[in-house]
Amino acid sequence: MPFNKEPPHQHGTVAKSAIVLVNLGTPDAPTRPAVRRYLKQFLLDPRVVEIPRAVWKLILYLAILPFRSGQSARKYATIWRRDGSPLKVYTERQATALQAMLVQRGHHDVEVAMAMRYGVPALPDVLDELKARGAERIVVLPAYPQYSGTTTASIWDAVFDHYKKVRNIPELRLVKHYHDHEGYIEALAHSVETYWDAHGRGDKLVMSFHGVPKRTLLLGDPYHCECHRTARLLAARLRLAPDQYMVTFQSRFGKAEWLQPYTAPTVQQLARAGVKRIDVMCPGFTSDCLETLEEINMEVRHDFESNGGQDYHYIPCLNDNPSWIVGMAEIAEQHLIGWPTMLTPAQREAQRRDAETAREHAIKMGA
Ligand SMILES: C=CC1=C(C)c2cc3[nH]c(cc4nc(cc5[nH]c(cc1n2)c(C)c5CCC(=O)O)C(CCC(=O)O)=C4C)c(C)c3C=C
Ligand SMILES: [Fe+2]
Ligand SMILES: [Fe+2]
Repeated sequence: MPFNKEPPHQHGTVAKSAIVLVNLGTPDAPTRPAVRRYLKQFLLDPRVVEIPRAVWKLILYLAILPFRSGQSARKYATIWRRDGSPLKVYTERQATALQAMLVQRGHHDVEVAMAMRYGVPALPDVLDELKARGAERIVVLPAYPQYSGTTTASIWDAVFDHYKKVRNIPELRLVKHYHDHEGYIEALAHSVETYWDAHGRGDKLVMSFHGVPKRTLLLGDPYHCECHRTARLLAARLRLAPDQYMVTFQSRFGKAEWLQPYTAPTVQQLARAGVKRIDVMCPGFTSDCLETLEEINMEVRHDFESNGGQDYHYIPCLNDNPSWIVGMAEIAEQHLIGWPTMLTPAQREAQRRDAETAREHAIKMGA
């Protein structure tokens, strides 16, 4: 396989560090063609659906894309913002705020970018742009606190696939998870406490995570355990007794069994059992998106209310909450360790001048 041609090697270049915050991706518009394009790329990823390719392609092209594209487009239309898809808007804001927070913490010399696994800005393009701007060290930070083969590993596949074609590969650090990181748990706790201060608190806190097929758990995917660990740590931090919270899994896709208990039937049962008020949060989603704003805040709310529940509260995701930006900076710092990120602009300028002198010298010497 041919490898891409690199620009001529320059002596004395100054290497920069970068962080790329990678989220799942989202359609470009809440329309049928845009959602179809997005679903096709997403659902063709073998990490996401582990069915033999030929069989799956038949099902996808004949049964899923023709129906789901329109259905999902209608759902996206209910949450779409003037500035675009919530997932993208919040991920962009997080990247901008993380950049500013890192500078505030003394890391003047690290660039933060945002990318999507599916759709745009496409991860390979962002990796290329960072490299073109001199990034020789890159931290890949998935927007998923809990590791899953279906999400985190898929980002890694995209990184590895991209660099398979590249001759001069930057130094890489891939963040696997931060489901139990203090900065993440603290940000979650802060968002719940802030919500409770403003709206009072419910009889139960439901922590709803995105589901995955149960088969992946049986095959050794740690996702289920990491969700439960997050929930235990958050409950401990909020001083919740075991009967004051529960863990559920949402967004089931297809007919196979997924991780249980499922969110919607659980909430219906709670309403039927006479629980009057529940607070629902989605700790596994760092940004609000279709699955939280439409499924949890609209569909599941309706399930609760139509089964006799009185008071349904959805606690928003971390989004660009200042405490989460601090948490992200702490996570990023752990993975930047040892890399020179604290150069001030003046120091970087001095380095650049040194590099120029080295380059001129190398040219004189015929190197
Ligand atoms: C088909 C199987 C799916 C698996 C496995 C899966 C895992 C998974 N997904 C997220 C996070 C998100 N998923 C989102 C949307 C979404 N997810 C699936 C399917 C699977 N997800 C579909 C088909 C869709 C598209 C919407 C729809 O048609 O229902 C989103 C929201 C994207 C947005 O644009 O707002 C997120 C975020 C995780 C964390 C995960 C496994 C742990
Ligand atoms: Fe999903
Ligand atoms: Fe488990």
